[in-house]
Amino acid sequence: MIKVGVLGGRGRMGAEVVRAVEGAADMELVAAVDQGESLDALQGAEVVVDFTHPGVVMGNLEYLIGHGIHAVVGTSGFEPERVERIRGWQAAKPGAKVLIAPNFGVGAVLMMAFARKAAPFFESVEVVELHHPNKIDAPSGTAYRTAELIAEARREAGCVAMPDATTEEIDGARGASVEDVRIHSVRLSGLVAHQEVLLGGHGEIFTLRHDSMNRESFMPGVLLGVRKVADLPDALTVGLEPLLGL
Ligand SMILES: NC(=O)C1=CN([C@@H]2O[C@H](COP(=O)(O)OP(=O)(O)OC[C@H]3O[C@@H](n4cnc5c(N)ncnc54)[C@H](OP(=O)(O)O)[C@@H]3O)[C@@H](O)[C@H]2O)C=CC1
Ligand SMILES: O=C(O)C1=N[C@H](C(=O)O)C[C@H](O)C1
Repeated sequence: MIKVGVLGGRGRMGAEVVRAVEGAADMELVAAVDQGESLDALQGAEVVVDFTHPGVVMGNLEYLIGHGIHAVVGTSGFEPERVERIRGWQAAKPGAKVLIAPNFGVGAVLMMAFARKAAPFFESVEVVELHHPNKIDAPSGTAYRTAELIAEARREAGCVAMPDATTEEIDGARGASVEDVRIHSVRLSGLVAHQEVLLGGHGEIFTLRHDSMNRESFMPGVLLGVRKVADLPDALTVGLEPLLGL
């Protein structure tokens, strides 16, 4: 039995994780901790799943690494500087493995992989992410990661800058830019989590689209992470890709 703790257990995702862990034959839920509650309740856990808030997740990780507890992290907000800080904590106190997945949906991971593969073949690539209006951050962690992967692929392939003659009449009209890849964030009642990657070339458009219809859709990926995190070869893994053999 894997002893599992959940951080953010009363949240939209955390509550779903609690249900999934309770339903897994090889896992035991030892603690679910929410805002204002002590992290010490997690000390009996071998693996802790974090779906909290970009503003608190780094403090949570520092605690878990300090106590040798493996972490499976779905919380968004992991720009490169944060990743480096986590590596520093792990170097100072080796033992705890950390898996950070911007998206635990298998289809979303495949969308990112296909976007990376396709990006060098098109002149223009832009990302449109669409979410429920209670989402507290923009752009989504998935869109940020997708843009990083697109930029990396285009850099490696020696692509030239994307064509764009536009002057913004209103700030933000062209969306946000991550390494020159544009991200547009839609917040709309009725949505859960969705993303399109638009790739444009000479007389053709290639569109990749992924839709999470509910939060249960993330659970196979989360449970896979819980089962595998302790045996991952690296102290820190970003993305579910290696766990899916991608
Ligand atoms: N990787 C993935 O596949 C997915 C990632 N996410 C990400 O997960 C995160 C959470 O999303 P969601 O569940 O919708 O958000 P919610 O706001 O519904 O849940 C967050 C929960 O964390 C709690 N919380 C806040 N601070 C702390 C703290 N210091 N310690 C413990 N718990 C705390 C909140 O409590 P309170 O309400 O009292 O503040 C709340 O219960 C976001 O960053 C989102 O982008 C979401 C879906 C999928
Ligand atoms: O807040 C959400 O809902 C989601 N957050 C993650 C993100 O920021 O990419 C994953 C998914 O898009 C749902």
